[in-house]
Amino acid sequence: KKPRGHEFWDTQPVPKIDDKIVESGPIENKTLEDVRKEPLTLPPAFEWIELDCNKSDELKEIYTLLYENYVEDDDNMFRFDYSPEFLKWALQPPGFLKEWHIGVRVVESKKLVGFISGIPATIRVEGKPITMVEINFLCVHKKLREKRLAPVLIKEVTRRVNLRNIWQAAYTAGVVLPKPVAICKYWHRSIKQQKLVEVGFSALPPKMSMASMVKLYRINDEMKHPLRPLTKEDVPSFRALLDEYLSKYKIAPEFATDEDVWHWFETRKDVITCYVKVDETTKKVTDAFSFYNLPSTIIGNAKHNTLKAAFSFYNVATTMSLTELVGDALVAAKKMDYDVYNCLDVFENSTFFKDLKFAIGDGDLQYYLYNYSTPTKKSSEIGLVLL
Ligand SMILES: CCCCCCCCCCCCCC(=O)CSCCNC(=O)CCNC(=O)[C@H](O)C(C)(C)COP(=O)(O)OP(=O)(O)OC[C@H]1O[C@@H](n2cnc3c(N)ncnc32)[C@H](O)[C@@H]1OP(=O)(O)O
Ligand SMILES: CN(C)Cc1n[nH]c2ccc(-c3ccc(F)cc3OCCn3ccnc3)cc12
Repeated sequence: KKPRGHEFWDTQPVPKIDDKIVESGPIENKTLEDVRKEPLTLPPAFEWIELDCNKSDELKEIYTLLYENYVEDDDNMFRFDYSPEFLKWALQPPGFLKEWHIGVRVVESKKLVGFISGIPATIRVEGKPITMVEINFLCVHKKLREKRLAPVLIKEVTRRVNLRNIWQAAYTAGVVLPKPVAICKYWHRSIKQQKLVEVGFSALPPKMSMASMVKLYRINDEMKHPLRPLTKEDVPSFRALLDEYLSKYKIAPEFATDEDVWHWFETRKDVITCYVKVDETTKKVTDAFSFYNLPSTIIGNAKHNTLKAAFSFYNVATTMSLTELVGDALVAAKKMDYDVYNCLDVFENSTFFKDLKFAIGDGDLQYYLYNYSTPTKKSSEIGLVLL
């Protein structure tokens, strides 16, 4: 059978699919002299553009391209619907560069037909902090698929990142490419069971009535623990708690400053929710849950247009079990009218799936590192969540 060649990826500093990796480190070492000074060449009908997320019309252009053309599930029933406010949050962390918010426009119509983004991040790999970029929101308009535009977008963002003397990246994808550093599963916890059945997200088991299925997934109205939204005063102790907790994972971010932590965890309506428990005496954060709001368009359903999904972000439990902490996150999600709570099997998440009645999803999420080889990790060794 034809060996599955990767015309583009086989030219990149990433391990080959069947490489056995024993040690960790960069795959190639280049210097600024090696980096191409001018942008990659696009087909004549197209031009490069930098999107400015501070301009609502340009932010809206990114939103619309993704709303119509971004990731769908394998059965094309749902498509992610990242909101403009969410994209601004995701694309403008401390230290972001507008030059890494790269679009492709049609010269004639000025229509945005392609996008790719990078944001700065310090990622610890087996304890070693590495300055990287996180690559996300790669998208080519449906009408321009399979014309090799993606490799051009990837090479261009690589070039611009290299010009800033950064040589590694982290990214995730639902597709298998050379070469996953980890392959993770996603799990779902029903909140609005009836709606999930109506939209075909979940199925009513044979011989079970809707009433008993709704009862099975019932969630309390009150939390078990006194958790409340993170405040600015909580940030120093929350950062210490987070960095301590994340340092035990083989791949995890390092939140270098209080500003970073406040950006990523300040509660933003309809974007990100973070609740903490603070010790009365020490005034320090001891436990925290967080989840982000990522709805999906329900493609072609008569009764419902949107699936309201909460995605587990970073959770730390020290005075309670992770199961009780996430149990309270489900209470918060229910109160905020979510339909479903989604979770990867990263961190120690697989310890609560059964007790909290999660059901396994139908696909994988692959984690990747660019220009950095390291032995394959188990999901439970991953302490990184990309949006
Ligand atoms: C040091 C800094 C380094 C920074 C850069 C680091 C690397 C960052 C890498 C990016 C990380 C993004 C992470 C991220 O955003 C999260 S993953 C979500 C990606 N976006 C979507 O799935 C949206 C819907 N799909 C599309 O828009 C298109 O199908 C895309 C644009 C995905 C591919 O457009 P297309 O019209 O369908 O295809 P061609 O243009 O003809 O190109 C075909 C080539 O593209 C390879 N391909 C397909 N999907 C890919 C994917 N998700 N990552 C990487 N490569 C992907 C494919 O294997 C093939 O290469 P090969 O022939 O070698 O196999
Ligand atoms: C991570 N970030 C890069 C977005 C992204 N890209 N590709 C993906 C493939 C799966 C998941 C995912 C991650 C966690 C989860 F609980 C469910 C998921 O997808 C369900 C299937 N689906 C896809 C679209 N609508 C529904 C995210 C992504």
